[in-house]
Order: sequence, then C-alpha cells, then structure tokens
Amino acid sequence: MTFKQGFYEFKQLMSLMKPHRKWYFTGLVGNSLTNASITILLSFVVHYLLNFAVNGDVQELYRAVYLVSGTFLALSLISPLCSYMYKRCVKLAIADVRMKLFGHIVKLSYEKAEKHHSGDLVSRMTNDVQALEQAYTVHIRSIILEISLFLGSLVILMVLDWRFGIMAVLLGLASAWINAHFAKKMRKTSEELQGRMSRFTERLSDLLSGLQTVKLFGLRTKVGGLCNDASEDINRISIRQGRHMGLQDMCNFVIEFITLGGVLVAGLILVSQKQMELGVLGQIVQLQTGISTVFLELGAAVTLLQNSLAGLARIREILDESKEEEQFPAAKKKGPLTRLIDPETAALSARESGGFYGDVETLRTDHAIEQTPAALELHDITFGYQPDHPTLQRLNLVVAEGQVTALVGPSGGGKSTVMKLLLGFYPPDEGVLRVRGRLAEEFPLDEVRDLMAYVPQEATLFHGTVADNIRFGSPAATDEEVEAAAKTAYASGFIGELPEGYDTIVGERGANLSGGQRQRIAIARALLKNAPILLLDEATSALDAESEYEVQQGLNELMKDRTTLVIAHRLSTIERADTICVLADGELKEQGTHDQLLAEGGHYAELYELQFRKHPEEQTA
Ligand SMILES: Nc1ncnc2c1ncn2[C@@H]1O[C@H](COP(=O)(O)OP(=O)(O)OP(=O)(O)O)[C@@H](O)[C@H]1O
Repeated sequence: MTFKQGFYEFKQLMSLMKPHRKWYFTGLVGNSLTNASITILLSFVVHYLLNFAVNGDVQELYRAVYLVSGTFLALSLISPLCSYMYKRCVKLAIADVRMKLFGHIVKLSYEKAEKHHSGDLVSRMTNDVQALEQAYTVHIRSIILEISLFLGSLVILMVLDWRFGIMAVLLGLASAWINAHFAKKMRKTSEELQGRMSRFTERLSDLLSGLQTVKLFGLRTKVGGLCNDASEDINRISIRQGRHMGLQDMCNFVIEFITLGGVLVAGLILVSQKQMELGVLGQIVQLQTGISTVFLELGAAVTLLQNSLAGLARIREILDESKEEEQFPAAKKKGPLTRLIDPETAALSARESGGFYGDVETLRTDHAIEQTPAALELHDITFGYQPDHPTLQRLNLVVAEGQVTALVGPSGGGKSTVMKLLLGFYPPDEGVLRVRGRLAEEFPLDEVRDLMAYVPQEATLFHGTVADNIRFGSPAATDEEVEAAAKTAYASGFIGELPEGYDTIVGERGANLSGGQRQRIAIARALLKNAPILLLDEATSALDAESEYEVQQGLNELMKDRTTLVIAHRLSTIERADTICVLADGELKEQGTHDQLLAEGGHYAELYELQFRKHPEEQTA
C-alpha cells in the first residue's frame, strides 16, 4: 500500500464519520493520550522507586506515590470518559452507514440491484459494516495510541540517554519494514476473505429460501455441500491469515527480545561503570519494553486495518453505484422515429382494433401527444438484457384507456419484459414509451409508478401482519378501508378465520399463508392503491380450482373501471379481453379479439388448441 493510497483510504474512512468527526477525534485522541501517558508515567515511578531503593531518599518515594495517584485518576476518570465519547460517535456513525447503505440499496436501479445476489448485499450490510466498526473502535485507536506512546517514550529516552533513543528509532524502522510487508499480504487475504464470506451468505440464503425444494429433491448434500465448500474456503483463508499474523508476531518478538537483551546488557555495563543510575536504567528498560510492544501492537493494528479497509472498499462499491434516476428512464438510443403516430389515426386505430396501431407512418407533433388517447404505448421498442441479444424487437403496442389488453404467447416471448419496461425498471435500447399520450421520460418515475398497480405472479409479502401487508397499497388507509379492500378482493373470509384476523403475522414472505391467500392480499393491496392502470401478471395457473375461482373474483373486482394490461398464461381467463396481443420472440405476432384471432387461425388459434387439448375441461364453448 503506497502512502498516497493509504491517505486516500483514510480520507474515505473519515468521510463516513463526517458529522461526528470532531467528538470522535476528541474522545479517541484523549483516550489514546491518557493511556499512552500512563505507561510513560509508570516508567518514572519505576525510576523513583529504584532510586529510593538505592539511595533511601524519601522524596523519591513521595514522587512515586504522587505519580501512581495521578495515573490512577487518569485511568479511572479521563480515559473512560473519552472512551465513551468516541465509542458513542462510532455507534452513531455506523448506524448512519447502515442506513445510508440500506437507503442506497433500495434506490439502486433495478438493473444494478439485479446484478448482486441478495446474500452478497446482506454480507456487505453485516460483515463489512462490522469490519468498518472495528477500524473506528479498535484499529485507529490502536494506531494513535501506539504512535503517541512511541513518540513520548522516544523523547524521554533521548533526554535520559540519546544512544538508547537512537536504538529505539532503529528498532522502529526494522519493525515498520517487517509490518508493512505483512500488511500487504494481509490486505490481499482480507479481500479474499470478505469475498468468500459474501459467497457463504449467498449460499446460505439460497439454501434457506429454497429449503422446501432442497428437502423434496434430496438436495441437502448438494446444496449443503456448496455451503460447506464456501465455509471451508473461509476456514482456509482464515488459517492463512492466522499464519501470516503468527509469523509477523514471531518477527516482532525476535526484534523485541534482541533489543531488550541489548538494552539490559548495555545498561548494566553503564551502571557497573557508574555512568548511569540504576533508576535511569529501570526507566529505560520500562520505556524500551513499551516501545517493543508498540511495534507488536502497531503491526497487528495496521494488518487488521486491512480487513476493515477491504470491507470499506466493498461498502463504497455499492455507495458508488448509480441510483435510480428521478425521471422515467429514456431510451438509451432514440433511433430514427420512423413510425410516428398521428393522434387521430391512433385513437381511431386503438378504438377499432382495441389497441394495435398497425403500420401507421406519420409525424409526431405536440398536438399529437396531447390528443393520443391510449393509456400506455410502446412505439418501436427494442430492448435486450444483454447487448446484441434483443428480447423485444421494434415492438409497437397500445394499451387503450379503460380497456383490458391481454398479452399472451410462449414462455420467454418477452411478456414480463414489457411490464418491466412500463414500470421503468430498465431503459429501452431504442424507441419511445408514452404514458397517457406524453413521453414517459417527461414524467418523474414515481409519478408513473403511482399511476400503476402491479400484481406480480408471485405476491411479495413482508414479515408483518395481514393488515400491514394490505396497507402497503396506501400507507394512510384506515382499518375500515383495509377491511373493505380485503372484502372486495375476496380475502376477508379467510382473514376472518386466521387466529388473529388482520393482526395475524404472515411470516417470512407470507410463508404462513397459501398461494391463493397471498395473491388475494396482493389484490387487496392493489385495490387500496386505487391506481387507474393495472398491470397484472396473471398467477391463477398455479392455484387449485377453488383458490383460482376466488382469486379470479378478486381480480375481476380489481379490473372494474380500470385500464388493464394482463399477462395471461391460461387463455380461458382472457377470452373477454378487448384486445389480445400475441407476443413471441419479442415481436407482436398478431392482435385482435378472441373470436377474431380464432377465426384467423394463426398463432393464437394454435396456442388455444394446444392448451385445450391438454385441459379440455377449461373450454368455455
Ligand atoms: N433479468 C434478466 N436478465 C437476462 N435475461 C432475462 C432476464 N429476464 C428475462 N430474461 C430473458 O428474456 C426473455 C424474455 O423473458 P420474459 O420473462 O419477458 O418472458 P415471458 O414471456 O414473460 O415468459 P413467461 O411466460 O415464462 O413468464 C427470456 O429469454 C428470458 O430468459
């Protein structure tokens, strides 16, 4: 680590301590100086006591007693006070870091957040933050304490006998060289260790979230093995770290032993030749012992600080990632707006066809934007998760106001991707997205999301009560409003049968409820949000007949008087949709009403036949 890099990292460490820096340093320096001065003062006590022992001078004894009292006072009053002061600042700063990190993770763009395993983020919030706390409370304190002790002892040594002072400096240089060598190695292993801890948390979180599957498929050995591998990696690196520290300690001990031996021999020769008082030698030995432990401690502190700095780097990595923009994301590349929409043709086309523009080629004007009646429009949208692998290709789609538009098509065709783009999770690569006739990027992102209620396939419930989970739709809703939403969503029946009703804890991710019950809570939540546009990733395919019926009833209530874009996996649920759009390979293959599409005998008719050949009982005739 170069001095420049060290300075930069120290500045970063301190930037996270910013609002508490003044009191942190007052407490830290106060505590370190008090503790350093205790060791130095005690060397004087040794000096006076030895002089008293040799000369019988009572004044020397009194001096020693005064110093011991002063030391005791410092130890029992100033040191704890300063210690409380800086530790309080550390706790406050660490709480700030945790909140800052959490706030940043929540605001990360979906694209960025998706790149991290949740276990990795948890590890950064726990292990790395803990490592950072160690830097503030233990390692920096240790460095300040040991440096003050060294400087204080050196000045006194120089005054007592400059030759011993020089010896201390040489010892310092040798120790610094050895410890810098070990610190470099330690930094490398620390970075590795933090990375492996992260991987272990990832494996553990996979194991715990998929416990059911692990048990059912007998994956305990396989998935558990992955956890064990990660844990063994941690052990291996920790043992390597321990070996480095052991070697470092050994080198420091050898230096300490040689120096102390040298001081004792040289000092005793000087005392025997009456060139030095025994008291002075006692004090020099005491100071030299202190200096030797300085290097031992300083070496360990600098080495362990590498662990914290590796944690800091991982925390900064997250804090430096870009947050979600305030505005709805615009397309990365505008591209030539070749197929621009004239409002009247669009309105007519949307009304007549139930949403699909076809191949209208006109120019866009401001007037056009004002007049466009559709709730949502995707115009020439191209998008890919990976560059050069488009998931959607020049897609044109209109969700007409007040109508139900259904997206159907084979798995992987890009249906959910359309919803993700509409919710502003990703910017399209090319094309134009409009919301109620205006370019989506003209809206603040939150405003667009406020217009929409999204009910995903897998309802996300949070640990808390049933009421809490419904109230996420509108945090200010009263109990009566929550209950009314539950009733409309066909959820009040089962909620009434739960042991604590609306106050029942749903468990982690709603584990205490059935799939259908979780869905109906999500529907009640969307009802409470009362957004004009509904995005529905239909989930009834995973439910049994009874749950499906109830969830469908809830959904029907939710869709009343709302613009709806629904992804349908079971064609029976969207037969009455105003427009059905068939999406395959990221392209709109065909669109129309159920009857029109059946009559056309294209993709939809094929899908329909395929589905009802498998499930003839679903055919509505
Ligand atoms: N986060 C992602 N990163 C990379 N590729 C993705 C991601 N999400 C989806 N894909 C890919 O994009 C394509 C379209 O996926 P999408 O989820 O939109 O399909 P879908 O039509 O909704 O499928 P299904 O009916 O099975 O839900 C698929 O090939 C999928 O593998």
